[in-house]
Amino acid sequence: MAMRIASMRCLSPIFQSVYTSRCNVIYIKRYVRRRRPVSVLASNNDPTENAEQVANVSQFNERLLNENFHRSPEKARGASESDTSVGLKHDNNPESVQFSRSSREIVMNATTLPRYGEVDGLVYDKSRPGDKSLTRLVNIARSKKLREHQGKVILEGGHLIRCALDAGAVAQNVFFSSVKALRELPLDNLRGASLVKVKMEDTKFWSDLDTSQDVIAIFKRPVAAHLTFPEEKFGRALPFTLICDNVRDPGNLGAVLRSAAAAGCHSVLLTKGCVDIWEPKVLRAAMGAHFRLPIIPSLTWSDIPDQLPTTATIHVADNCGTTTNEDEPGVTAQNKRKPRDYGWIRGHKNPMKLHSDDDVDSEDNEGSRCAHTSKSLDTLYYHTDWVARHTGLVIGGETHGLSQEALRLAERTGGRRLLIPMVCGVDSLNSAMAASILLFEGRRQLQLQIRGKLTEMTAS
Ligand SMILES: C[S@@+](CC[C@H](N)C(=O)[O-])C[C@H]1O[C@@H](n2cnc3c(N)ncnc32)[C@H](O)[C@@H]1O
Repeated sequence: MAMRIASMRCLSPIFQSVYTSRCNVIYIKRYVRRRRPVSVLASNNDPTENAEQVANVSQFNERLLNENFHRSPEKARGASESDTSVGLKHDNNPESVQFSRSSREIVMNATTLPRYGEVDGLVYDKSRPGDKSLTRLVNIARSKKLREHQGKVILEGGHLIRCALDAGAVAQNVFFSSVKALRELPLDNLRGASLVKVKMEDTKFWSDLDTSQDVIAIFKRPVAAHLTFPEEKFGRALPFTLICDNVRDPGNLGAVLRSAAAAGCHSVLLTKGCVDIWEPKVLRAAMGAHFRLPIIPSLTWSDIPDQLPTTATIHVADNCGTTTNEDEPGVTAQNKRKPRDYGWIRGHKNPMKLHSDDDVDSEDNEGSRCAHTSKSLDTLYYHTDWVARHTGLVIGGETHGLSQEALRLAERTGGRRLLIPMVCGVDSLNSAMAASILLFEGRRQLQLQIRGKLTEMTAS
């Protein structure tokens, strides 16, 4: 590599590149002439370094280089050549020696510097506390805009990072505070990553967690289609897909994903309005769910049917604004307070009214009809049978509840409104709570169905 540079400042990134690409020997030649452009000639037989790696390297080399340049100012002033030349030599590249014709030569054997370490054949860098370049990198990965545009996500903690690596996600930079923490990761999956050992106090600074993690990593933004979720490890997924309709709160979305993974769902689909699944709070609340089942974000309502089998039935979780009281002693389904007692009810952007004659408490069909716009959907208590061959369940967002598109999709696929009855005066449950109740009820029903089929098969 050869280049011409205008100032000494520009040398530092070059040395950082050399450092990141693990050159063993660095030759520096200096011919200084003041107020003149400086040229640099560099040779590097490993062109793998990239901007991220460069940014990731500590400023140690830069400091060392500057110190060496300023050690002998008189000599520097007296130098007669018009250029500065730098030769960067890898051990196996004798050709680069040609660049070392100089009045002054500094040879640094990088492997002898105390800022390198090695674990099972992996070389890592040691950072100085408060290293700005590392902090900057972490901040970049934390910004939503850069997460999306540069395709990076940040994962904190050995458990989450291990889950990500096992699923096939690609780590780019790993910062760890102890060699033990690094060893606990699947090292074979880290061969392409830049590894930096940091001081414990630095991880506290980078992490928003109360208890700081001993390892933090920047990953290429994972895509569900490129991850693996082996059946041997996680068990066979149920034919059950959760659809999040504008769930905007990161804590709620994380909890919903965690429940979907725990209930053994096949997948989770998210509409465009949902919060970014790689937001740190979502990751934290989801406890590794991102790497246990496919999560497909940013879908429009017209994309959603393509992500489901054609036979799928989509139900909607709907508080319907109803208020029933199951807990009152002696209260039967027939004499509970009826939704109509509360007049117009909420639950959608558009108000709707329950049909009065076959309301939710009617025993013979255990369902009611909630009218919305011109069409209607049956409403079922969540504990009645509602699972199908492949079941989809839509959970509404915190502010607006279910969208009209969700209701239309349920109608088209023969779905229902599923209601978790609540005591008088309570409008709705938190979306993550409602999702959990319905997911585990769905799981129970699906397992019963599967067991029933198995018994039938063994009997015949
Ligand atoms: C906090 S609620 C939405 C409240 C919203 N302000 C409204 O009026 O619809 C979020 C979502 O959780 C689900 N949910 C909440 N309570 C429920 C219940 N009792 N039965 C069924 N689903 C419920 C629904 O999908 C709802 O859209």
